[in-house]
Amino acid sequence: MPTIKTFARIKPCKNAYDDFDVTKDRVYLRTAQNRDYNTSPTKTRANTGTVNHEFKFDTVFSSSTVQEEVFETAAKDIVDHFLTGYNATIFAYGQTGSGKTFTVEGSARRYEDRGLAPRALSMIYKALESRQDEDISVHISYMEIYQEVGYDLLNPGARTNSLVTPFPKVVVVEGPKGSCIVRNLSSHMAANEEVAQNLLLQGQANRKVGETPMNQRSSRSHAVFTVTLSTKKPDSDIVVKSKLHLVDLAGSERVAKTGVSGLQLTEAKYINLSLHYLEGVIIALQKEAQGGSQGPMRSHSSYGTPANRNWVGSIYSGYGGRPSTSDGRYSTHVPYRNSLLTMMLRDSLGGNCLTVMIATLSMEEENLGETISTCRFAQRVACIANNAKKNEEIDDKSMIQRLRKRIAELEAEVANLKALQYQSMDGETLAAMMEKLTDEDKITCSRLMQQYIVGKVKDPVTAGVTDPFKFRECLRILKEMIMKKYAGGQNNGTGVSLSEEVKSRPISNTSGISTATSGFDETMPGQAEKEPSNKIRFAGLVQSGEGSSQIAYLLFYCFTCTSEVILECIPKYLSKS
Ligand SMILES: Nc1ncnc2c1ncn2[C@@H]1O[C@H](COP(=O)(O)OP(=O)(O)OP(=O)(O)O)[C@@H](O)[C@H]1O
Repeated sequence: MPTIKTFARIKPCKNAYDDFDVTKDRVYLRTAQNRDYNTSPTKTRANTGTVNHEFKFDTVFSSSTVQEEVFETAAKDIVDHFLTGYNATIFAYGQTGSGKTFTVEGSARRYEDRGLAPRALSMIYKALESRQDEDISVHISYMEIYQEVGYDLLNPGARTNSLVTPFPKVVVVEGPKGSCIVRNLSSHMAANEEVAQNLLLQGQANRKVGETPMNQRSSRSHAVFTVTLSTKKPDSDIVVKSKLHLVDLAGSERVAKTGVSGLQLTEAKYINLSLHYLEGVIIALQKEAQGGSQGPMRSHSSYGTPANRNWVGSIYSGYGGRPSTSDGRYSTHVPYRNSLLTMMLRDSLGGNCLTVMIATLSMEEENLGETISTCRFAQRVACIANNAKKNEEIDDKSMIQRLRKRIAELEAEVANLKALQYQSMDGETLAAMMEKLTDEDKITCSRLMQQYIVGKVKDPVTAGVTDPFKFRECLRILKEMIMKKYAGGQNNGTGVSLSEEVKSRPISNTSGISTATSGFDETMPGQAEKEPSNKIRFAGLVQSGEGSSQIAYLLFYCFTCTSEVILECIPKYLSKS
């Protein structure tokens, strides 16, 4: 099973710490033992030696790596998977000011500085251009978590606590099979790249930022930009759905070091608390990945060096987390519900998703504590397995439509076959079988024919007249309707009963009708030899609008020979007369 991929990105800085190295996939840091980098990096307790830290990543981006390379290496593959139906998440994690927003969103200063989100959108729409034949929809949503409350960044009114327009806050609840359901978050259809990029910019503009001692434009919230894709190939009942989250987490901040107060302090506390909960989830998932709670796992202090190792870091030490119970065992419970952020990322961490983490690192000496802790966090994340599956769903609507069509085709085929079979029966057998029609059947036929004549039912066969006896009953009803309309009832006005008259007329009397204009001269199955001329005559009669007795005669004649052509002709005739 693939694990979460981790990448490290080193932020360019003027005064970099001089005792670190990076290779293609490793970060090496040498620090003084017992030095407390977390609170006061310049204060050294009794310095008894050096600690060598080694952290492994899928790729380490040096400070000179450009945005394009970061995208190509860390994001392209995952966006490709998203385009084929896999959920994907890219999240940036690191201390405040280390370059998370720069990596995810980019900088507006230069076009080449655009970040992963706008680049991912360009790639998505470019790829979709070559899939014009598919039924495709792209939706965008953008959510912010500020002080543990969810806001819709594409619905900026949501943050104002106005009583006039009280926008509901975004809520995340647990969905089936470990998924999460987000409520009150608007989802915007983005038919083209321009719309999508504008939504991204609009959301970015609405995000909570503020100046802090560490960053002039510090994101004071976590932001989750989501692209949802739904595709369906022509003539397929399968809908493929996937979502891509691009997450710019707010940065951790050592408040004791930065000395912030007031709102900044409150914000920092919320940020640190939610990152702490995120870490709790990562620890639980890492433990799960390593085989569950089989006993206390090794734990060593952040900077302690095991006697038998030269380097610390998870590639050798395995796990550096905390025991969660008094006996030192780890709970198998994954505490997603502790915070909105962990609820939101629930299926991105250890769920049905391909996930990439980008750890942003600051190599200034005063930030070493945070840098090491970010690297350590990344090592844990790297152990988490994701269980990504292609998200395919059956589109019920399209399947029902297709099956209905097929049923109608098959029913018509059965009706034709039955008609062929009954044509060979003698009159008595047929009459006996006709009696099998129930009163309910007859009422149904009558209702159907009424609707058929006024155009409410387009095709009697697909509406249920598949049985040859019902078919004949329908013809009988139609005949009655014509006779009523034309002859004012049972009589054609001459005193002679119409049915008597037509019965006495020979079929050959209806000659002289043009076949060229009939449009109905194709041969009906089973009637090829017997009665092609009757169909032509009938169609011709409809066209020429000849007298009632002729029509009635034909109907009467057709009463014994089932034909869809006749059913097609009668409404035309009725609408003409
Ligand atoms: N790789 C980089 N190349 C050039 N400039 C960078 C790079 N990384 C970060 N910066 C610059 O450093 C500053 C801080 O970066 P950014 O705002 O992205 O940090 P952050 O981690 O998102 O911080 P916070 O958590 O406070 O929001 C910005 O001015 C940004 O343009």
